[in-house]
Amino acid sequence: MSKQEVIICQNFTAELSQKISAHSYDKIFILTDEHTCRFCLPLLQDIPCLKEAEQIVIGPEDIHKNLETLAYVWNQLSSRGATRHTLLINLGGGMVTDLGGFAAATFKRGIACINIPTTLLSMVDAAVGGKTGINFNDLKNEIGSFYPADQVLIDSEFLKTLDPQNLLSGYGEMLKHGLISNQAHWSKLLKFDLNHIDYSQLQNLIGESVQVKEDIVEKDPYEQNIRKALNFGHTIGHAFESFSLKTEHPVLHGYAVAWGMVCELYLSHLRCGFPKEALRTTIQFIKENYGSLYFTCDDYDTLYDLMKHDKKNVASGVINFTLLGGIGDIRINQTASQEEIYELLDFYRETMG
Ligand SMILES: NC(=O)c1ccc[n+]([C@@H]2O[C@H](COP(=O)([O-])OP(=O)(O)OC[C@H]3O[C@@H](n4cnc5c(N)ncnc54)[C@H](O)[C@@H]3O)[C@@H](O)[C@H]2O)c1
Ligand SMILES: O=C(O)C(=O)C[C@@H](O)[C@H](O)[C@H](O)COP(=O)(O)O
Ligand SMILES: [Zn+2]
Repeated sequence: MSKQEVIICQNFTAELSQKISAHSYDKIFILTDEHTCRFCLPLLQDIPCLKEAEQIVIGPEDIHKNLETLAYVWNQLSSRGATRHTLLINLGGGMVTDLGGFAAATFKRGIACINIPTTLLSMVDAAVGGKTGINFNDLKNEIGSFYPADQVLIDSEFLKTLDPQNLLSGYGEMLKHGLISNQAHWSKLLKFDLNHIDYSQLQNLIGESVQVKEDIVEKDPYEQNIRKALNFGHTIGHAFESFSLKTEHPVLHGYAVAWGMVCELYLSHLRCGFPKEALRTTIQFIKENYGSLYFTCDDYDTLYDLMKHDKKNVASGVINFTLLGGIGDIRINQTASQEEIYELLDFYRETMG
């Protein structure tokens, strides 16, 4: 996989202009969703090389991360003269960078692409590392590719219009990076004041968080081994998210991951000796900040069926987990029986309910 350049911007306009001019392209398309078109595109208006750029606007959020929207983007590119030498700029959260990244990967077998993440989640996670894709058959990221954007430009200025729920959602992935990295980073995350955001402190934390991901992706870009650490919390988290996508109350990805981490940390405690005190502190932090997902024991079979589609699974019907023996002590390729998984769901409901 080609190396990706991640830039924590000091001067966004100058840095973006410079990166665009380093590409040789015939046309530029900017992909946004309806919200990033309104809130984020104005921050690009003074960039001369974007004056002639074509815009593609799609519906917001995960209900639009689907085949229909992807086909719309392909169609727009095709009918408005994009070639293999066209540059696509994805301006948005993880929904836009995942879908736009996959459009870039597949249009004429691959065109150049720049990600400008505008949510906390996409800055620390989705825009970086090359996983692109769409949801399909009610399953998260069922269709996709590894196709890193050429550049990712991160500027926390975009976060000033983001709502608190989406900020917390991104913080869920940052908590994951804390748990899989080291005690020092983890402690900073627990201390950060989420109710009164200090944006310059946040920018530093974003830099540290994205570095955790970059270091892992560099070692294992195609998720053959250690990259599975980045999927901590997702075996159960994705099941929670897919489950909720089918209801009238879809939950944000980072919330689902936070709740998934509660279950998977408990399994880590049982299986790998993850310390009780760190388990307690983490669950308390998640409960206080994220509340809880409501489900009953009648939903266990549905959730378990969803887990059978996790991409880490090797043998059919055997659910693969990434667990932790302690903060930063990563144990990949752990499995649990159906009975054990139902016990985790019992634990979740008793502790979080
Ligand atoms: N590829 C990966 O490695 C990876 C990693 C983590 C998550 N993801 C995926 O990312 C998606 C979630 O991404 P997300 O949390 O960024 O959600 P999102 O892209 O749906 O954005 C959340 C909401 O915020 C709006 N928004 C975005 N930027 C804004 C801004 N600056 N100001 C105001 N509103 C703004 C969006 O329009 C949307 O309504 C999920 O599909 C998840 O599966 C992918
Ligand atoms: O980059 C990775 O690798 C991750 O697993 C990051 C996750 O936070 C992200 O949600 C990813 O999209 C999950 O991928 P999937 O392969 O489980 O669909
Ligand atoms: Zn995730």
